Formats: sequence, structure tokens, C-alpha cells
Amino acid sequence: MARRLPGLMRRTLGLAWRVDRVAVAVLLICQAASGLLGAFGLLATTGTIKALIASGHITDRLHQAIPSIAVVAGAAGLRSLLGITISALSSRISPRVAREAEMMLLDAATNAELTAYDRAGYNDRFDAADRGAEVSRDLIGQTQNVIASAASLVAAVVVLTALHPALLPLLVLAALPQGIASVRAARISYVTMVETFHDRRVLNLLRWYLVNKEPADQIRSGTMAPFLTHRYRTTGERVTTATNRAAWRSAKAYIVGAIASGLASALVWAAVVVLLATGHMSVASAGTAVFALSTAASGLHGIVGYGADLYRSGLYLDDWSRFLDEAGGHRLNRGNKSPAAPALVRAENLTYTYPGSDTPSLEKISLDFRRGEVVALVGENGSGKTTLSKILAGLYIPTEGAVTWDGTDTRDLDPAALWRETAVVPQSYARFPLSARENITLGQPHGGDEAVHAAAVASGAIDVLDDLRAGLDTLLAREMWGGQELSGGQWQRIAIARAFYRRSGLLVLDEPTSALDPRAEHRIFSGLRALARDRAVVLVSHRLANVAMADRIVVLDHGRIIQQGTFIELVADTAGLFHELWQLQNDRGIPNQRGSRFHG
Ligand SMILES: Nc1ncnc2c1ncn2[C@@H]1O[C@H](COP(=O)(O)OP(=O)(O)OP(=O)(O)O)[C@@H](O)[C@H]1O
Repeated sequence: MARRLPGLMRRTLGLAWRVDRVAVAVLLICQAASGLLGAFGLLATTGTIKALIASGHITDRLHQAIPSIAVVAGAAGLRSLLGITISALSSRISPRVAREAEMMLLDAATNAELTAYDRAGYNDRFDAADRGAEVSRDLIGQTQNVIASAASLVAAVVVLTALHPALLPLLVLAALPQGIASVRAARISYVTMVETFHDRRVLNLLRWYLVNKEPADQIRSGTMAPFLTHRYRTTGERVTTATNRAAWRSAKAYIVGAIASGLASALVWAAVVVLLATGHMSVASAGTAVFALSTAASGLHGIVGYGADLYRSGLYLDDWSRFLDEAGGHRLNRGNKSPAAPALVRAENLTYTYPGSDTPSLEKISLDFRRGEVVALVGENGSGKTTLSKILAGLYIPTEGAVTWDGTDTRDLDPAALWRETAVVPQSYARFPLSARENITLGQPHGGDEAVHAAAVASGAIDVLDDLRAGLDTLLAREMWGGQELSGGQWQRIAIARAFYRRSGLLVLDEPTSALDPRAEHRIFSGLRALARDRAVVLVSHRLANVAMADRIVVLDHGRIIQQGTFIELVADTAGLFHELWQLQNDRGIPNQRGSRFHG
């Protein structure tokens, strides 16, 4: 702890310095002044006692003591004022430090490569870091308490050394056992917190499923509540057991420390008595020693106690700073070239393996996607369609091979510039609790409401907007938040509108019409050809009738291309997977007019 505290305090003050230099400077000056005043006060105590116990009339003795009493009282008064200033400054800085730590965390998280989420334990480490950002609020108070205790201690030590040097080592001895106990307890509590992170995360998830509206119908119709609450209870009990065990172990450490410290303190007081009895110390000095010893003891206990708190917060802060490093390790660190809308997006011998996976999800893919063309990716579940579309959109970087935009490797492109040229409708799209306008513009408006309107017409979202209470200003969130709720298909129309609204050179649609009614779906596919005029379009769909309009259809199987061609060519290839899937999709036993069933 002794080794780590200075570094921790430096880091805390460094964080505080980023948010409010003036307040930190004033805080440190006030602390130093408070320490100095403490030493003056203690030294003046000797003068006071000496004057009071001298021989002579009480009025004369009081008269003689007045200057030193004035110094003691003045120092005490000034220290209180400084104390108030210090605590006001700490309360001013603390929340801002926490906010800064949180902002740094959010910045690191949002600027990390998407693939970071696929790494084992990344989310748990984010949770730990989040806790670190949260406790950073306490760091200023704890640092300030340690500095204040250290200032008192230094003042008392200076005085005690002047009185008798033997008192000092004894004092350190008295504080040591309690210090060790406090650090041990801090460690136990931290380790328990880390060990229970996973269970705590599970508890949060379970609570979300139990109380949120989204899964509420499935929980009820599936009579799942007893199962989930049982799981919640058993997980919660595991956390409680671990926490109780930690509390008991900490208490044991504290008891041992307190007994040892008590015995050592008795030794210190015995030493004062011996020094006094053997004439090695005057009565006035012994009186001052009593004050100085109690000041030093409380200073030492403060350093140890607050130091242990700071140490524990420091362990959490380590998680925070490790996460910043880790996310920093995944930081979007690509080239700085800004691409124009691409005329050609090319996959060259592309292989992609997810982190922690043994087998590649895509293997040796070589394909061209041209402006003005609609290319459809089809294949069975898990064949790699979504992964490929994400790589084309620069969301993942190939493990081997490359994706180039007009000849430039996506590794060399500035990711933000690349994404400005990209529009994606993913399989599961975000339902932002923002206004309808912001949900379509994603907070990056251009072209006024006419452009929003045009995208809404093309995507069919216009019907949704027409029914909103406050038009584009309507908050798309729960009724309870004063918003208006949309159906699944209505949300999907908004998600498509936001992709159409972007002036992008590459449009990726991953199952874009899964929730749409036939009319809305028809509108999207009949409008796609016009949209493809000035962009490359990548379309992923299981509904093979939808991909009939594509210029080229690429069939994937286990991460490899097994067929390519137009709809007519692929349907005609009776030995191919596409033909088989097409047959299966049309084989639904739909009754004909005579009541018998036909196939295909
Ligand atoms: N985050 C991930 N981490 C590890 N493996 C993944 C991850 N996401 C997908 N995979 C694996 O990669 C393979 C391809 O998945 P992908 O989602 O690209 O398939 P898909 O063809 O889009 O499937 P679907 O038709 O079901 O949407 C699958 O075997 C899947 O298990």
C-alpha cells in the first residue's frame, strides 16, 4: 500500500487537474497551510502549559500564557476555515472527476474495433472499469483525507522529535498492525467483488428479463417466471454467501489488528511515563507530548484507514485504466485516407475468423461489388452472409486477404470517413429513444425535412410518420416516457428510412424486410433498382423471391462461395443448392381451387 499510495494520489490529482486546475492548486495550498498551522498550534501548547504550571500568582501565569493561547486558538480557528474550504473544493471536484473518468471510458468503448466485443471477458472487464469510473468520485475525498492526515502527522512528528526521538518509532509500531489489517480487508472486499462480477452481471440480465416489457409476454405465455426467479434467487444467494464470507474474514483481520495496535499503544504511553519519571522530559513537554501523540496517532490511523479506502478504490481504478488500455489496444487504428463513394468494393481472397474461434467463418472469398449493381448474398443459417456484409462495410477487418474500396485497403481508410459512405440496415436494428426525425437522421441532419420525407417515402416509413401525434418531433419511446410506441414492422420501416437517408456509396441490407407486410416489402424491392443507380447495394435475404431482382446472386455455404449467377441461371442449375432452397421455399402444400395441394 505504501508503495502504491503515492502513485495513486498522483493519478487522482492528475485526473482532477484535467477537470479543474485552479481548484486543485487551491486545495493543495490549503492542505499545506493546514499542516503548518497544526505544527504551530502544537508547539504553542508547550508554551501554554509551561506558563500555566510555573510558580507565581494565577493572574500572572494566565497573563503569560495569553500569547501562546492566542496562537493555539488562532491556529485552530484558521484550520477549521481551511477545512471548510478544502471540503467545499473536494465536493466541487469529485463529481467532475467521476464524469471525466466516465467520459474517458465511453470514448474508449465507442472507439474500439467492433471485434473487441467478441473477445472473451471484454464485457466483464467493461463492467469492472465502469465500477472504477464510479468509485473515482470517492478518490478526491480519500486522497484529500490521506493528505490531511499526513499533514497532521508531519506536524506532530516534528514536535515529537523535538520532545524525544524515541517516541517516534514506538508510534509507528502502534499504527502498523491496524494498517496491515485495513489493507487486508480492502483486498478481501475487492477480490470478492471481482469474483462475483460474473454473477452480478447475470443478476442484472435476469432482472432485465423479469421486469422489462419486451420479453414480458414471452415470460408469461411461457410460464417462465418461477424458473427465472429461482435462477435469480440462487445466483443472488451465491453473491450474498461470498460477500458474507468476505465480511467475516475482514472482521477477523480487523480484530487481530486492533488488539495488536492496542498493546503497542500501551507501550507508547508507558514510554512517556518512564521518560517523565526518569527526568528525561519536563512536565510541560510531557503535556505537549500527550497532544502530539494523540494528533500523530489520529494522523497515522487516518493515513492507514483512508489509505486503505484509497487503495481499494485504486484497485478499481486499475480496472478502469486497464480497460482504457485494453480498449485502447483495440482502438480504431487504421489509415487516414478518406474514400469517396466507391465505384468498386472488392473482396480479395478474404478469410475471417472470429476471436476465440477455431474455424474461419469465411474462407477465401473473392468478389466484386460495383456501383449501380445489386448483389444478393444467400445461403443457409450460419453460412457467413452477415459476417461478409459487415466486413464489406468496414465493421470488421479481414483476418487474411483484404477488402478494397476503389483499390484502397479498408485497413488504410479512416473508419469514420468510410462509414460516412456506408448505410447499413442490420438484422436487429436499434430503436433509439429519440424523436422520429433523429431516428432517421441519426442526429446528422442534411437537406432539411424534405430529405427525411423522401427517405420515408422510399422506405414506406411515411405511413408511420403520418400517424404520429407530433410528426417528426414525436418521441419514439414508451408511452410512459411521453413517447409513442411503434410496431415491429413500423420500426423496421424507420430503420430502412435511416439507411436510405444517408448519402452513402455502399448500402447493406441484411434481411431488411423480415417484419414488413407484403405491400411494404414490395415497395422496398421495387424501389431498390432506382436506389442502386448511384451506389453499390448488398442484399442479404432468405426469401429467395426477393433476390430475383438482383443483378447477381452469390450462394454461400460454410463460409465459402459455392454458386454465383442470375436468378434465372441459379434456378436452372438443378444440381445446385439455390435450386434446392428455391424448391423448398415454394413447397408449402398450398391448396389449389379444387381443394387438392400443389407443390412448387
Ligand atoms: N460474434 C461471433 N463470434 C463467434 N462466431 C460468430 C460470431 N458471429 C457469428 N459467428 C459464427 O460465424 C458463422 C457465420 O455467421 P453469420 O452470422 O455470418 O451467418 P449468416 O449466414 O448471416 O446466418 P443467418 O442466416 O442465420 O443470419 C456462424 O458459424 C456463426 O456461429
